[in-house]
Amino acid sequence: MDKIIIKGGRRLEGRIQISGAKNAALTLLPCALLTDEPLTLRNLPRLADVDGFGHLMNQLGASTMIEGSKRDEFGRVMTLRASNIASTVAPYDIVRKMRASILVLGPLMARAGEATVSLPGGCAIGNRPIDLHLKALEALGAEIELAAGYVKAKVPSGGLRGGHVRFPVVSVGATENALMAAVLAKGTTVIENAAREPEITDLAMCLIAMGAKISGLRTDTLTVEGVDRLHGATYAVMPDRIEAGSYACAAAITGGSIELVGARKETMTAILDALIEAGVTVEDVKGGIRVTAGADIKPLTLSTAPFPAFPTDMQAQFMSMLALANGTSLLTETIFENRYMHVPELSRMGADIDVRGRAAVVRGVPKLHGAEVMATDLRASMSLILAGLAAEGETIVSRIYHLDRGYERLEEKLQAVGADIERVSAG
Ligand SMILES: CC(=O)N[C@H]1[C@@H](OP(=O)(O)OP(=O)(O)OC[C@H]2O[C@@H](n3ccc(=O)[nH]c3=O)[C@H](O)[C@@H]2O)O[C@H](CO)[C@@H](O)[C@@H]1O
Ligand SMILES: C=C(OP(=O)(O)O)C(=O)O
Repeated sequence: MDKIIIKGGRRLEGRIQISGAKNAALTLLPCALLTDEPLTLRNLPRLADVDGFGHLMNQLGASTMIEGSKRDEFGRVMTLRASNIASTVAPYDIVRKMRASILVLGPLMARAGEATVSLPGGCAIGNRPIDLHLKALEALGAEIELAAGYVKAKVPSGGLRGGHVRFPVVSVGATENALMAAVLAKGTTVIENAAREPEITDLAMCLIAMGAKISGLRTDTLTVEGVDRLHGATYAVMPDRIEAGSYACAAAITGGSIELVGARKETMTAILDALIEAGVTVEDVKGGIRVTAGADIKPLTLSTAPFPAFPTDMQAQFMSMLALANGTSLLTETIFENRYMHVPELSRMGADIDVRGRAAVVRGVPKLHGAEVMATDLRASMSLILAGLAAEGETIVSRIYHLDRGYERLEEKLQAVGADIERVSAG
């Protein structure tokens, strides 16, 4: 298994191109199931999850064609075409590796009238149930049963019909499934307490480009007028706000200055506000944002919550940065019950962190030191990379397949701004 070796202590300076957003790509890909015409997605990141989703789309009968982009170019172009739906089954083997596979449920039901999708189960960060996805689809008329670890969903003759969905808890995935199902339902659907993450807006804009009628974008109430059919479209995936935020932390933690090329400020307000409060300078530059570390890192009190608040997907990276702050920070994780798996690993590098339930007290230390550490999930892995970049000596991060799910060409991007980082094959 591959490992990443970092020799820490270098100040990072330069430009990093921000890739297309993983979490937008994973909800835009299944949109291709909603039409028999081609859907072309531009700016798709080269990630294991995107490849995995493409494979799932192939199993369901969609063709996927990647335009001949050069290895050194960012942003692949993929044209997907589901002329027919060959299968309505998303098997355990695929869903288990990539939870976002659950996002084929809504589109399959809308287009094919049925779907059998493996229950994703929990993962390292928490239980991650899908009850809200199922309730939303039931509100549109779906009949759902759970059997042998699978969701078996059927649409009554006459198809899905518009309905009223009110989520008791904000869920990104359930909002996405509800939206993708509602666009082809008969009549009007109102989705209340919808997630407002920028990736939801990206999904809605792609569906609109395909002929869907959706209003209320960027608000917590989405109204969908069902249409009889959708058509093909070309759509560019939004830049990855979590990747951009992660590299902003890399600048802050190494005392450096990085231009995040292509980053969209309006999708990252809470992240940038927190960085500014920590003493980082954030400037608008043409086509992106420049972040420059302050003289020291100031401690923060931060709580994760749905957009527009501070994202859970940035909690681990901020924790590494705050481990070196000039004082004590308090982080509260309100979204996932088990998202502190990086804490014992950071502690092995000299961080002083106490977890009490959903809260973590991070007492800043003057230095971290290199160690052998193990990645446990995607953002936890990035927090270890960040700690390694700042630490004295050598850090070896193993189980880095998690990183390949969400960070395109991580070593290359960090090397370009002066990091001493390499991937080694451990046989
Ligand atoms: C591929 C993708 O876009 N993943 C993102 C998505 O995950 P995902 O869509 O899985 O996360 P959700 O927004 O659904 O989860 C939010 C909360 O709702 C709960 N919940 C969710 C669904 C459900 O049916 N029942 C239920 O109780 C979850 O356990 C969690 O506590 O949003 C998360 C929250 O911003 C991010 O961390 C993930 O990176
Ligand atoms: C938790 C994440 O992703 P996923 O929902 O795909 O597991 C993430 O992107 O941090």
